[in-house]
Amino acid sequence: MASLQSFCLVHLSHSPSKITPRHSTIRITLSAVPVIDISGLQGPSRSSTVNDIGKACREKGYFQVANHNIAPSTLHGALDVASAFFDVATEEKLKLLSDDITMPVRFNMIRENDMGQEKIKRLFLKHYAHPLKEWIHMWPSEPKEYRKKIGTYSVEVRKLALQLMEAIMESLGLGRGYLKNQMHDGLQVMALNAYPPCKHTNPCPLFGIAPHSDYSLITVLLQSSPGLEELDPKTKIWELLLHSHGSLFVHVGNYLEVISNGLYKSAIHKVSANRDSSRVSIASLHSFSIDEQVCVADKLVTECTPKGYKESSLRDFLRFLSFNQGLNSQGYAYIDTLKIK
Ligand SMILES: O=C(O)CCC(=O)C(=O)O
Ligand SMILES: [Fe+2]
Repeated sequence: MASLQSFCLVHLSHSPSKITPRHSTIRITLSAVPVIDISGLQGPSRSSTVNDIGKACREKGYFQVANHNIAPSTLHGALDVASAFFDVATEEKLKLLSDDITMPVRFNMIRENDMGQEKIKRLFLKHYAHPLKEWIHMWPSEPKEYRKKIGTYSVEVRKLALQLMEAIMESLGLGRGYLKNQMHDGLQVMALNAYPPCKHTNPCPLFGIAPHSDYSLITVLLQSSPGLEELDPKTKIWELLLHSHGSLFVHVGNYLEVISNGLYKSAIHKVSANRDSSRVSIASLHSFSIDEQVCVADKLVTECTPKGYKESSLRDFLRFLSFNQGLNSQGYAYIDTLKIK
């Protein structure tokens, strides 16, 4: 694991700080985000559940998961301890402060100039989570329950991600075992975010995260309150993902877009801070290992659908990120640089 460790943590997700034309905001709607009852994956209705997952990935790039079997106490425990982490004394958090994207555990704060005053718009903590025993001892020791609660949640959410990836591969007609070993040996990064309240407007677009897609195969997201918005690829309308008790959201990430030859598009999402209260979220990003090349599935390349993406690994992405601030000099996000024109 030494080589991994030396590379370590980049949040496999954030990038664009600038809004490109395809991100143009029209308005926010609360329209229905697909909800998939994944209990259907066990038993006779598997194929219709797989179809539903495929449809959501194709038409939206995001969906909500119901009946995921992760206990409410595990979800609440993770969100509570995440909030508690952001509440611990600043000196304690600053022990983990780093701008170095290769650190296995790092805390940081993103600031924004707000009418001449510097304000914190987001705090985050990112760390590797799989295999747990290799990383957990580096995680914050305060609050005391942090390792136990985030550890329990990481293991559970990874099980869910593996289950979803099998179904997704099946939905692409590649078979549920396709790239299973790569997924089992893959990386999991937990990204915990806290957004202080924003006193201007509700929602407050200045404070949060700018539109971006995730550098993962899939991301599973847990939020303490609403704030996450997804761009509907067809209508170009932002959809606010309403928070319902225990709900988890799934995003198609850049590497799944590549494997699927663009059949499934990366979810473009953003966050606006709330006016009155802080918001906390936990994104679990699932990828292959750092040097694993991800390429378009041969079966999805046909005369009518030629290969649309170059192959690349997470290490290639890290290289891109070390030279570019999310977008390159032509304003392209990493996924755009992989497209074969
Ligand atoms: O806070 C959220 O809901 C989203 C966070 C996010 O997009 C990310 O960590 O990549
Ligand atoms: Fe994200």
